[in-house]
Amino acid sequence: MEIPVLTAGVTGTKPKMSWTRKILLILGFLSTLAVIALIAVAVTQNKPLPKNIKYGIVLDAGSSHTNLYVYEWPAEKENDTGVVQQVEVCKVEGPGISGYSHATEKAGPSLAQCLRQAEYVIPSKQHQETPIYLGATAGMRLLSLENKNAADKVLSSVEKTLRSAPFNFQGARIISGQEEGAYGWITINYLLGNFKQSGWKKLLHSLKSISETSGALDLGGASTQITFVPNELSSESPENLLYFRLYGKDYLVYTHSFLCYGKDQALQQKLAEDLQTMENSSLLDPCFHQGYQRTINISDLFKTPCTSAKKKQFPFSQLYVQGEGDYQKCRRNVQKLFNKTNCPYSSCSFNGIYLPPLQGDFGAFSAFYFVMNFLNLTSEQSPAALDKVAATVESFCARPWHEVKTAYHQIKEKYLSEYCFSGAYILSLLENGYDFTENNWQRIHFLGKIGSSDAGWTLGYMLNLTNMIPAEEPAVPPLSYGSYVGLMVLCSLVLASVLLFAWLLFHKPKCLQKGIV
Ligand SMILES: O=c1[nH]cnc2c1ncn2[C@@H]1O[C@H](COP(=O)(O)OP(=O)(O)O)[C@@H](O)[C@H]1O
Ligand SMILES: [Ca+2]
Repeated sequence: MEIPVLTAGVTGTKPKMSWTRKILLILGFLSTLAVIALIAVAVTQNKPLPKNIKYGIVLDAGSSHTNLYVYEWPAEKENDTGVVQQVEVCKVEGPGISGYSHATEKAGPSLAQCLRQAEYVIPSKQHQETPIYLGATAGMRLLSLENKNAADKVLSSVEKTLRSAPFNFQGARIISGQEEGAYGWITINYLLGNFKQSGWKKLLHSLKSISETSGALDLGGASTQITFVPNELSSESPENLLYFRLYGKDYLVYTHSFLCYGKDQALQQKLAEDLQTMENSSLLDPCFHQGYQRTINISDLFKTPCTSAKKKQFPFSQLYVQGEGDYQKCRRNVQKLFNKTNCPYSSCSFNGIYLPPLQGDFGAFSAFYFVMNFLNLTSEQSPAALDKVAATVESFCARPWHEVKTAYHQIKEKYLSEYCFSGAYILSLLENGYDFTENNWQRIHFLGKIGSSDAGWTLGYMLNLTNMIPAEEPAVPPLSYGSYVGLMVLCSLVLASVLLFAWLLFHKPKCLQKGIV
């Protein structure tokens, strides 16, 4: 509250304000204005600008089906880690593109509906600048081994369709098993934020000179990949080693892709093996539920390069499979797919392929996740121990088919009928193939999505092809813009108060003198 200063000796007239007080008031008023202006500038400058979003599209042409993914990221933060996220996934109707080997011209048009979906999701003015990639995996690798001409025609058909879409076509090709493993590993570590560490984590890790990444386990229909950073560097099998420099750190990564060991081709292999010792056309199969029946054309079974070596003359043309629902028998049956007899290296997985000792945590995705999720074995809070997992698969396999079919009537019969085999196959691959034990089993984390993005190779593929992962850590200013402005305002306030205080102290304006003395 203001108290008017009365000039001594003058009475009856209007009280006059001294010059010093006037100046003080003006100064006070101006500083208040300055502070308000500073705060206003800080607030408006700090308001988030309208986001400039970029988009990218990747089609994962898998052996069983094609998925189209749309990713988005803020244009200004292109080189940060964890900023790209999946905004759309579209499942292409029908088989994977390798399934069009007898009608190659239909492979491209099969993608049309998902391309329209992408046109709808991405603002039209950005269509032209949006890169679109297609990567084909093991189904096309097999087709190109079996019939190179058909594989080329399928790819041409797909390319024609993608070029006619309004996006920026960047290529349609078969990716190698190594690339598939590596990009899956990049995807999950990018999404888990393992490449760039900040604050305490960084300090801790630089002290221990480690940088933890998660291994990647991908199970498809036609191939499976294992990728991780081993503990010790070894040049025993150079074709399994990859070198990356990401965000200023070096990574030596082990990867291997087993063609024909995806779960669909593994089943074909198993049936082809079973056929070798059969006298008649009916097979009692422990990997299918009791009461389940399936008829398989023998010629279809031996079409794939995964079984062609076992082809011979059979006195029947069809195979009648009858389910037996016996997990233990099924495990013994499946185990035969992993040949552990020859290892030319210090350690192997199977079929004489080098595998260094397992190291760290693993993210297991794609069919590893679909199958384990169906069996309710993916809980992150209480990951099931290996014996519990085996017991769950065992009791699922023991359920009669009519009961399973009624309990899960909403699930596609093709998937449902094979969860028993797939569960046994996954356990066999991990335990017998890669030598996971009850001790390190719980280091496997079954992942479907990380945040909003599916775990899989497509995101890593796009990050790499658009150069979104820099080799060196981008130089980051020590303070964010907001903190910088805030600090400037605070410093100005402190400075202004100090100046004012100093001025008051040395000039001792008359109005204050009485109070001070
Ligand atoms: O919901 C599901 N339940 C069970 N299996 C699934 C489900 N969705 C996809 N799959 C299986 O996942 C696998 C995906 O393999 P993909 O088509 O990617 O082959 P690839 O990676 O070997 O080329 C296939 O075996 C497919 O049947
Ligand atoms: Ca796949």
